[in-house]
Parts: sequence; structure tokens; C-alpha cells
Amino acid sequence: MALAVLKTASPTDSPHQAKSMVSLDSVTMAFGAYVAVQDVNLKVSDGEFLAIVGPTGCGKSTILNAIAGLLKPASGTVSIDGQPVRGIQNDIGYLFQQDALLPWKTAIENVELGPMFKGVGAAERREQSMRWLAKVGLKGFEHRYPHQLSGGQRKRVQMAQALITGPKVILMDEPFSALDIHTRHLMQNELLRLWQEERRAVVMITHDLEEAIALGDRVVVLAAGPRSRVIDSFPVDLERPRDVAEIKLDPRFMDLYRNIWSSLRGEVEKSYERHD
Ligand SMILES: Nc1ncnc2c1ncn2[C@@H]1O[C@H](COP(=O)(O)OP(=O)(O)OP(=O)(O)O)[C@@H](O)[C@H]1O
Repeated sequence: MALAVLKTASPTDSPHQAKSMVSLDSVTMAFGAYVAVQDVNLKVSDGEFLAIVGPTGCGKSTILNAIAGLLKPASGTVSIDGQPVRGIQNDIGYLFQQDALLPWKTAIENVELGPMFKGVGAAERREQSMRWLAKVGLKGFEHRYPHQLSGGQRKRVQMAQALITGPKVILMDEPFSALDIHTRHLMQNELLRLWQEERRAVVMITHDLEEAIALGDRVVVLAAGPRSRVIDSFPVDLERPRDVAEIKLDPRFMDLYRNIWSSLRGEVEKSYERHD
């Protein structure tokens, strides 16, 4: 059987034809004398869903923070849509593992925050937020406080929050890892549905290789730290739309899993040896 996996010539480039939306050029990130990642080159095309996997402590969050403008590279350049990142970015939507909702504000008030900071008037941002909450399946829940919502419903509010301002790039840090497996599958499918409607560049970091393959257009593997770098890039040529539970049963999914795991496994083992 032909393998569904074809490695790209360069482990850093996107195979997509679209313009590059996120670009890391020879990026080195250091904390004092500790060099977390070194000489990372990575491109994410407009509309591409990139998943980054790597052993614990290899620098995944550090790379995400560099794209967000929260951390400055020791050397190299991070660019978004061709513009070098200097300071915190406006054109980014975030989806994190932790609840990022303000507990004293209702669902709709939380969703309205992004447009409010962008200067959208009260009536218009209310109308946009109502529409987004309906889009994520929360019609009728607009005036509930976060503690009156389930974990999955809070995640839906966060998705509306991340997408309402139409960001150029969406950064995700283990967005579904705190959810139970059934809710996780539901939310992953929901995310794919929303993303298919309005494709943006996505950079998602995850420990879950199955999630990376089920969601991503491409999976990038980072080496164990210190001085982590990109060691492999695997295009995921599985059709969309995808159902994350069903796609895992596809033999091509299993081929991809096997191939990526064979790249990742050695790095995971190295990272354990270094912590012993
Ligand atoms: N503020 C900091 N000061 C010093 N070292 C840091 C700081 N932030 C991260 N590090 C170190 O940089 C390395 C990369 O950390 P990072 O959080 O990016 O890894 P990660 O791949 O996201 O880890 P995990 O998968 O466990 O979440 C780690 O060794 C970490 O200890």
C-alpha cells in the first residue's frame, strides 16, 4: 500500500501555494544563558493549519509566544503578513487550555471585549457577538456567567472570542486538553467547521499527536531541548471536511501516525534521559 506520507524537501516550508502569513527566520530564543530554541525556520501559509509537536520543554510555548510578540527573539526575525513582529500583536486570536474568560462578565460581554478594544461601537459589537455565539451553538446562553456554563460551552465562548475580530493568525496552545474525550471530539469538529468557513493561518501546539494529525494540514516535529529546532515536517493529505473521531480509523491516518511517531519518539526519549 502506498504511504500517505510524503516528506517535504525542506522541513520548514509550507507546501501551500498561498502567501506566507507567519514566518520565523533563523529564530533563536534564550532565557539568560539557556538557549531554548535555535535557528528555527518556519513558514505558515495563509489559510494553513499547522500543528507543532515535540517533547515536553522543547520550546513549543516559547515559539508561540514569539509569534504573539510576548517574547523577543535573541536573534532572527518573526513576521506576520510580511511585517516584523515588534511587541504584542493585534491581529492574533488565541485559544488556550485554561479558561481565559472573565468570571464577572457574561458570555456575551466576554465575546464583546475584542471588538470593544478594536473600537467597534456598542450596538454593532452586541450584534456581532450575538451572531458569533449563535454560530458556536450558544444561542440562548448569551447572558450566562462562565460558572453557569459547562467546560465545553466555555470553550465555545472562547472560540467565538478568538474568531470574532477576524484575526490574521490564530494561536492555539493545547486548546482542548482539559476536556473529556467526547467533549474534546465535539469541540475539535466544531473548530474545524468554523475554520473551514473562514480559513485563517493557525499555529497549534499540542502533546496529542492524534489531535495534530486530525486537525492539521501539516505537522512539524521539534527536537528535544535545549537548542531545539525543527527536525521534520509532514503534510497531512487527508480530505476535508474531517470528522476527528472517524478520520482516526482511516489507514492513511495510521500511516501518518506511525511515520510522525517514529520521528518524535527519539526526541521524547532524549528529553526523558535529560531529566533523569
Ligand atoms: N521564563 C523562563 N525563564 C527561564 N526558562 C524558561 C522560561 N520559559 C521557558 N523556559 C524554559 O525554556 C524551555 C522551553 O519551554 P516551553 O515552555 O516553551 O516548552 P514547551 O515545549 O512548551 O513545554 P511543555 O510541552 O512542557 O508545555 C524549557 O526548558 C523551559 O524550562
